Amino acid sequence: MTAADRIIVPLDVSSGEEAIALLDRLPDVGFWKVGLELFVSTGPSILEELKQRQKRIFLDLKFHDIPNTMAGACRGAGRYGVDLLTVHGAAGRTALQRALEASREGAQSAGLSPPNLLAITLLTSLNSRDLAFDLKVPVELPEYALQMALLAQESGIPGAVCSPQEAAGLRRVCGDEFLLVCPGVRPTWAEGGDQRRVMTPQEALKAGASYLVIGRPITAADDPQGAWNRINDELVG
Ligand SMILES: O=C(O)c1cc(=O)[nH]c(=O)n1[C@@H]1O[C@H](COP(=O)(O)O)[C@@H](O)[C@H]1O
Repeated sequence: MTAADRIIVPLDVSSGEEAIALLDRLPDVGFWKVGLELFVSTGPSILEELKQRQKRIFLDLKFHDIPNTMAGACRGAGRYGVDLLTVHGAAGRTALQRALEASREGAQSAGLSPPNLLAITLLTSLNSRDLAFDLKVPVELPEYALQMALLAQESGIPGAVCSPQEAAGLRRVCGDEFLLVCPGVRPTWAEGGDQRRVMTPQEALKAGASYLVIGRPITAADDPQGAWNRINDELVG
């Protein structure tokens, strides 16, 4: 797999037209993420567009609900034929197990491969202070992220979303096969925005990330293709 194959770019726009404009501007991107903003606007039609272009798809709907509702949503999403699908680890063991089973049933009923489920450990927009003082979680942040990843792994879920800052620790404990998808990635020349736990693309891959999610440094750049090239050059160089 080349470095470019390990970068997922989010289509964080609010309409199908804007999404298609971005797809046209970045023809070399092979793996796209559809998140809440776009999916609420377009529904599954954007997934068909991506499939027609033979792109890989990360459907990032971050389900977080009771087990029965998680199962229903994952059964439906399993029928879309996407590569990756997110749920929140904090939904708990039963919800994660039911989500996994249902995503497989949904895929099977449509004659498709099931998505790889990923559990969100702790959003990269939160820092230790938020965890301790606002969420009142009385464990250190790296330990919390690790426990969420282990809960997912014990539930049969094949991967997690974590910040690159926790990637090395999770890789060590969860093993080589566990998928680690890392947002919160910022080249030295890009702005952090609302991300709190960041690393550069090189550092994130070195720490053990399987995939990097890099959005605004590319999509909000004056020249998105130039930013994509620069990130790839820095990764191979
Ligand atoms: O699940 C995600 O992809 C996700 C989890 C997380 O903890 N943090 C996070 O930023 N994301 C997503 O990753 C993308 C990051 O975008 P940029 O901050 O623009 O690079 C956004 O689409 C977020 O929704």
